[in-house]
Amino acid sequence: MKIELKKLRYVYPSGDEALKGINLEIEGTDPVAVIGQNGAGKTTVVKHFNGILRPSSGEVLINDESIEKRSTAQWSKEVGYVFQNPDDQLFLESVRKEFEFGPKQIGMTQKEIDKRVEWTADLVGLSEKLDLHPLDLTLAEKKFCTIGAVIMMDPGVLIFDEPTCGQDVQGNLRLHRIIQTLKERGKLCITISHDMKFVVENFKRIIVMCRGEVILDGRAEDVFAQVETLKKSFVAPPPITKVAQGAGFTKTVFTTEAFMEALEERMV
Ligand SMILES: Nc1ncnc2c1ncn2[C@@H]1O[C@H](COP(=O)(O)OP(=O)(O)OP(=O)(O)O)[C@@H](O)[C@H]1O
Repeated sequence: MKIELKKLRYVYPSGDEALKGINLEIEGTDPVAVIGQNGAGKTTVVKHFNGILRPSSGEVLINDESIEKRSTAQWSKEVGYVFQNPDDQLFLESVRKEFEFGPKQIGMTQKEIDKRVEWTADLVGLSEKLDLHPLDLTLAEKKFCTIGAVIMMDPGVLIFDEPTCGQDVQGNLRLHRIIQTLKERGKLCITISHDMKFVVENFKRIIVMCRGEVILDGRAEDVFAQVETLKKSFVAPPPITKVAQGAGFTKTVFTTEAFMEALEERMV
């Protein structure tokens, strides 16, 4: 699937100009991260990918079709958005009902729904909690419930808004597995995150936003090498990258192994 933004501008009813003319193209299945300081416009931009927000000016195209041509409910079959705050998304009495709601709306058969519930619950780690009320889940489990509800719809694009918030190491590992599994199944995952370690471990392409604009867009190695530009957006690279940069390494490293290799190269 292809998402294209052309001179996208968005002004909230309050008068805040959150997006200032963004041009962007995202295609393929390589997971993409969107990063940047609080208020940079990350959530506002991704909410345009399935029409939750509509441009004040400019264009959003999904597979070359204008976003304006369909309702958000219709686009949700193609592009699923997982809300930053699970309480904005969850409204039913059980995890199972949350999983079944969207597919029922789009006419999926009960047989297909049952098969997908089993697979999805296993992927997001909620197989034993399907009959619990979402209010009885921990914050991390609620996040996985919202992710599962969107996976159930089987969209081509999945957008995760801050999925790492409230997760421990195990939660981040599960998110890693979810993103990899979805990629293997031909899906495109676009993820907003403030956790730079998670970002470099999971995403090849990184889009950096600052005050309503995209200021960097490229491979993780290239983006994190732009130290001065990153400072403008208050994005700090992962600690190991910072140490290597502080030591004057020319190569951008993200892992202990890469750090040791760069160190050895320097000592030769
Ligand atoms: N509902 C709203 N009404 C008015 N202004 C808003 C609204 N939502 C966001 N904004 C403003 O739009 C700008 C971009 O906000 P947005 O939530 O998209 O940023 P963000 O990068 O996702 O931030 P965060 O990392 O804190 O979630 C900010 O200045 C914010 O205050």
